[in-house]
Amino acid sequence: MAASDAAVQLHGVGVRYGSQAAVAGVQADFSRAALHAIVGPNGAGKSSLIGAMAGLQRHSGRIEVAADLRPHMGYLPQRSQVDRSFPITVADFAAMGLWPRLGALRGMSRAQAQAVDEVLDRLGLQTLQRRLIGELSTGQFQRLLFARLCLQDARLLLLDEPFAALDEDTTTALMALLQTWRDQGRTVIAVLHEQAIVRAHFDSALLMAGTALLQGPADAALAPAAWRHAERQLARQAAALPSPA
Ligand SMILES: Nc1ncnc2c1ncn2[C@@H]1O[C@H](COP(=O)(O)OP(=O)(O)OP(=O)(O)O)[C@@H](O)[C@H]1O
Repeated sequence: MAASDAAVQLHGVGVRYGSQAAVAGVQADFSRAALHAIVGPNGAGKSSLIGAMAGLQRHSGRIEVAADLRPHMGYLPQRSQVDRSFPITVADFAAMGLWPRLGALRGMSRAQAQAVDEVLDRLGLQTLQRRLIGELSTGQFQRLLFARLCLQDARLLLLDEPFAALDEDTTTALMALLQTWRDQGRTVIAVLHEQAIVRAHFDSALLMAGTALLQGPADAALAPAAWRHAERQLARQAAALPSPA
């Protein structure tokens, strides 16, 4: 892939936790204006890798993000990593997506307040604007995380398990949003466990098992033989680890 077509290129990327290598030697290319999935069995290093791409995880090797996209990256953490006890309303939480574009000491402009309204409306949260985030259901909170991302207006979106434990309606609504982002020329890289969704909607998938085993069409990365290979590879890596004292 020509460098100008790539949103992100990974060159020998590794992540360690203490003496344990969670990810090693990952080579991958993610093209622009496409939906890319990162898939693999539990413990394959998917979250570690996307955390490194988001700049939140120390890593070795090189992560090359296209210069024009670098200032416009958005990251959706796993829901379990977000503290929901903080006393902030739905509208204020969503508006946090605007922070990079709010002037110092200035509040939201009328247009920005309207943008918050519109996004909450689009994601079915309009009537919950004044609620505290701790009062939302799992699906409502995930919609809110997406509302914040929409307002951030990111051009490269890194999502860690965006559909985990969601009801079908919410998954369908959020998947439609991802497709809109792609149509707008945005690039999405998402860690996903939902194989049917990856097959139906994603342009490519990267199969992980401690390293990148295969990157290509979703059907290839999710083929039973490829998946079994990934599981065997992970089992071998686990067997090679020193047993705890
Ligand atoms: N903070 C941490 N400290 C120590 N080890 C960790 C930490 N986070 C992850 N690991 C280990 O790194 C390996 C990869 O974990 P990671 O969460 O990246 O995998 P994953 O593919 O996202 O897994 P899952 O699908 O189960 O969420 C696992 O062996 C895990 O136990």
